[in-house]
Amino acid sequence: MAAFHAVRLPATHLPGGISVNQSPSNRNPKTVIRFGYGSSKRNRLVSVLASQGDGNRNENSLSAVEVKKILEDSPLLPKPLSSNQLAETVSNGSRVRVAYQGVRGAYSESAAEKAYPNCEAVPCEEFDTAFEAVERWLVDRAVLPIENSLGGSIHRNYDLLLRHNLHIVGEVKLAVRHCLLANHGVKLEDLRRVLSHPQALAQCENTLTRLGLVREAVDDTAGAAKQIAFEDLSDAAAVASAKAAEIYGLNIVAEDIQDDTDNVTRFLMLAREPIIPGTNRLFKTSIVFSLEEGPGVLFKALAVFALRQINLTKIESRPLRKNPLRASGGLKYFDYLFYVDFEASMADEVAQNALRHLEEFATFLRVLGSYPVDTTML
Ligand SMILES: O=C(O)C(=O)Cc1ccccc1
Repeated sequence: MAAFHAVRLPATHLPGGISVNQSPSNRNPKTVIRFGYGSSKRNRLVSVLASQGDGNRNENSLSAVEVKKILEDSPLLPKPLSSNQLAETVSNGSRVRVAYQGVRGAYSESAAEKAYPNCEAVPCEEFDTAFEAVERWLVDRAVLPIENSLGGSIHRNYDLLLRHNLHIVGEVKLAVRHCLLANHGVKLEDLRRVLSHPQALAQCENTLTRLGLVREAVDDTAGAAKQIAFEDLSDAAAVASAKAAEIYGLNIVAEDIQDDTDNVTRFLMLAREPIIPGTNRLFKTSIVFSLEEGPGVLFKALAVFALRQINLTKIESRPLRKNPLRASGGLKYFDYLFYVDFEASMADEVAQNALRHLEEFATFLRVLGSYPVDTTML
């Protein structure tokens, strides 16, 4: 990734995040450049109107070409990595680089910073891109939201775990506090629709229904905030973090809009190599396996843990994507993968014996990782 340098603008311009709305807003046929303060003066915006269309240029106005140049050069909002850019990024070798899906202000970015304080969080357009960035040594880790206390498991991310050969080396739990963000001057009664990640929309079901807002799912919460700001929308809001409000210069119309105050999302940290599991602290092991069809087979599989007093913290069944349907005796059966998390380290003999036992009758078994439990109290 190219080294980022501060954009030097004429003295009349102020430091801070830059967001540029290139398409004339429906309220004002001009290009609006917003300077969101990076400082504590959150949400204070200085808008510089660049003349467009009427041809008049004042001392602050910028031509469309200059606006495009600012947009292309603005390093304060690093553009998410796309898969074809992967070949161009190189690690600067100093800080842990952690790839996440989304843009600056996404909860995944906050999870990366909680797991690896002072890391270099690298935004990626797709989850697959984040995984590939790790596999191709462009970053050191990837962070992946895997489940939420309200919305349950993020199923497609379980499938991702199997599609890539990365190892789970840690977990982090993040208290997610959703805000309703809109452009300054937009009131609650002006809103008709709301944009956000499907998980965020699901976690705020009651509030959004009470407000009568039409849901529009996008790739990530911060991306929704960025879209609201860049398109200068006056009828739409985003469900995103307070951090996203600051980055994109949006107003927080409502705070803590999730249906349950205890809204926690669990993220996994992924690496090219597994960590060496220890027994010096509470560990968790995540596995995935498949079984032959038959009465009591799943009971047998779970018994290998129960008989050894190993506590399971999660079991998730997913269709076996390769051959989900199996014909047998004129009937068709769904074949399943089972994802199980249990509270033991692979350094523990009891865990090793349990997996050796499971291996005797599982048709497929893979250890996704054995890693420390995040015991932070939220
Ligand atoms: O979209 C984001 O900000 C993410 O990081 C994914 C997500 C969405 C909702 C809750 C937690 C994580």
